Amino acid sequence: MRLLAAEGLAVSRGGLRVIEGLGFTLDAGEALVLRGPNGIGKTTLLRCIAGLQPPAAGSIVLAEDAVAYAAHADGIKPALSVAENLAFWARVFGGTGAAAALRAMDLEALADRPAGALSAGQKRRLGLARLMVTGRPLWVLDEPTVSLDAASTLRFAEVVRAHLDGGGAALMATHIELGIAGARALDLTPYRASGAAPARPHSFNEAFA
Ligand SMILES: Nc1ncnc2c1ncn2[C@@H]1O[C@H](COP(=O)(O)OP(=O)(O)OP(=O)(O)O)[C@@H](O)[C@H]1O
Repeated sequence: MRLLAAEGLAVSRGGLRVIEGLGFTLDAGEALVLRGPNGIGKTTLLRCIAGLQPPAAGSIVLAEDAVAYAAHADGIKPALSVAENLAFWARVFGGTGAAAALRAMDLEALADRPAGALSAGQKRRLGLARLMVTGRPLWVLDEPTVSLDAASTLRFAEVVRAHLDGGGAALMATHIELGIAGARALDLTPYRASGAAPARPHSFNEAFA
């Protein structure tokens, strides 16, 4: 089943076109890893797929209610406990599986801890556990393993693998090798926009995009 198709895609950031002429597809069971140097436009592309900003050109076709997005920020509620965070997100998305998510990301011992009192890596584990309770098939992940230690990185790779085996898909930007068998890589370098001409009027304010 096709979850994502991008065609003739161009994306802009801060009024400048960064990527153009990009096309790719992602089906259930597939993982696609975005590669490319700092600043090439990986985050910008993921923001477009997640619906946070429109593409500058081209089309993005998504299965309905498909995307769960994990950005650089973990998106956790600091005053809620770890378990309450997962219960909250499960209710928002109508998903289930909070206990399994706690287990999968090794958070059981921290379940009653206020999320604001977690370490950076623990917060990241909670932010990633959140994906599991969304019930969404297409995980869009921006450098998901930042702050994770080696064991947690391995755990997360297993979680992604299980998600793929269950019919999900993952689109991720990462500078490290996650070791997910069968994952395809897409280097964005050939799609770097040539002109960097302004793609928006000078008055455009990205904060309101
Ligand atoms: N908020 C912003 N306003 C204006 N320009 C931005 C903003 N954020 C990023 N940019 C610029 O947009 C371009 C693409 O940035 P983006 O974050 O998408 O790259 P990236 O490939 O994800 O980089 P990295 O590997 O460093 O995370 C870069 O040239 C960057 O300097």
